[in-house]
Amino acid sequence: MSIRLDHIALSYGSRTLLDNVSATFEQGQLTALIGRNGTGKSTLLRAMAGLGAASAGNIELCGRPLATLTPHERATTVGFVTTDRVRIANLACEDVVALGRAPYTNWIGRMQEADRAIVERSLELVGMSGFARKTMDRMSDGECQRVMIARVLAQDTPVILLDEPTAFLDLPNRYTLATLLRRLAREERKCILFSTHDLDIALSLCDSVALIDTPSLHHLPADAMARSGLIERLFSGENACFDPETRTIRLR
Ligand SMILES: Nc1ncnc2c1ncn2[C@@H]1O[C@H](COP(=O)(O)OP(=O)(O)OP(=O)(O)O)[C@@H](O)[C@H]1O
Repeated sequence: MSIRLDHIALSYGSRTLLDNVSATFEQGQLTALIGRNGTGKSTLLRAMAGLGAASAGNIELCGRPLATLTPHERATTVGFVTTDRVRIANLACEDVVALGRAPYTNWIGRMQEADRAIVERSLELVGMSGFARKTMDRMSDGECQRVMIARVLAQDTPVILLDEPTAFLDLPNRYTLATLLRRLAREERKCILFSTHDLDIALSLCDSVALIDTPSLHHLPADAMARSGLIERLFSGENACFDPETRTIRLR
């Protein structure tokens, strides 16, 4: 397995987000992490990326405790795309994506032919080849987001975590990205976990869905999650409710 959460707890001060959570995420699988606003999706992803500590329990990546990985081992094991609006004004997109190769380049950071080919392919996979020489200060939020996703693809790690990667994307690009992530998980045997508020994408394109039900986490195959009753309970409100038949939100 690629990610193992072993009785973890996450909290800020006296506020507990998750408690006693155990789950495993396998290689070759695409998992959506869902939950209401403020339930801890970003905090959990950051903890799995080694950017924040769990207040209890252990996290293992590819069979090794995350806490024992050196920075270089971590950089070659897990890639993370945050929700931050990253705009590196003076770097061309291909140079931003090339940063993903940093863990593999030699001590002066020189890119080899193979590294360049990976950068090119990563830009191509997210449909941004035409932007290779453009700088990010003249691009839309969605275009920048796709470049940051290309950077994590270039990092070529067995575990990829993405925090709301579809947030700035238009509808066709949301589905294109989720389909690309599913293909990468299956064909390149990666373990990919991303947070999203797109229930439809989570339930129709992902292998499994992890749902934060404070302070628990339910992790089920997507079909089982749709039928579990958990989504109706957590996502239905005064004006809208989840319809498990169509797997969509409808107005009351
Ligand atoms: N650095 C911090 N210090 C204290 N509290 C924080 C910090 N970061 C986040 N929180 C709080 O922790 C809770 C979980 O935040 P988090 O960003 O993980 O939620 P989320 O599920 O990703 O939310 P959203 O769907 O709105 O993006 C929120 O209530 C937030 O206010």
